[in-house]
Amino acid sequence: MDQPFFLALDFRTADDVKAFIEKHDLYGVPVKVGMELFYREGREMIDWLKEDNHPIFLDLKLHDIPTTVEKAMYNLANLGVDIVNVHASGGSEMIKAAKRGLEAGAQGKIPKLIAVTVLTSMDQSTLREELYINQSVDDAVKRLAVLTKSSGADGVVCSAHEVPIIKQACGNDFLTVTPGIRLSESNQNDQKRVATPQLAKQNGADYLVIGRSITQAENPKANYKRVVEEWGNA
Ligand SMILES: O=C(O)c1cc(=O)[nH]c(=O)n1[C@@H]1O[C@H](COP(=O)(O)O)[C@@H](O)[C@H]1O
Repeated sequence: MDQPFFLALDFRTADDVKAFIEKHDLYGVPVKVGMELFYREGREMIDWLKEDNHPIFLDLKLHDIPTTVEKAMYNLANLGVDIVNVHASGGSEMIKAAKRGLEAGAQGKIPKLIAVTVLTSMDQSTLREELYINQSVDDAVKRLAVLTKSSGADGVVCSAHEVPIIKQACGNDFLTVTPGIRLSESNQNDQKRVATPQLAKQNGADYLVIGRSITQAENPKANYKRVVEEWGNA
């Protein structure tokens, strides 16, 4: 993969995506396809992105009983994407079932499996006041990362801030994929635990996920280049 950034294609339709990629000449860049796009465009969208050589993180964040997740992953495994995810809070049996489904369903390369720890749109008060979790965000993320690793997955989704404690607890080879990335002047939107590409790199993140700082920018290509530069210079 040329650049370790997944561009979040949070667009409504395949036509919107095609127009954006074409207009800003972003052919072949690694992309993340999420629920909005996949629920509408499904497999055809993935096939089209693969034909154009985009590495793909399919972000559907599965969270259900183990059997359902195993069977869903079986069906996703043959799409030929590079990474898929679940919510770590689904527990070890669910994560193991996801992995079994992927291994059984893949034709060729098995997609990497990562688990979302604590969404980057949450902060300490969300955990304490809404979810009644009395741990710090760092401790909750670390606990879920250790659970994910012991359940056999390849890595986690976390904010850039927690990467050092995850690497310390789970080892350097355990992947950290970090959304909530913002260029310094970008709007934070609904994200709470944000970081610049530079900080993510300094903290040891393996991959960034970045959407609106590029897709909603006045000049998306210029911002994409800035992310590349910040990462390269960090
Ligand atoms: O799994 C994800 O990709 C994810 C996990 C998380 O904790 N936070 C998070 O923002 N994401 C996704 O990452 C992308 C972030 O987009 P922007 O906030 O526009 O950069 C969105 O598509 C989210 O669905």
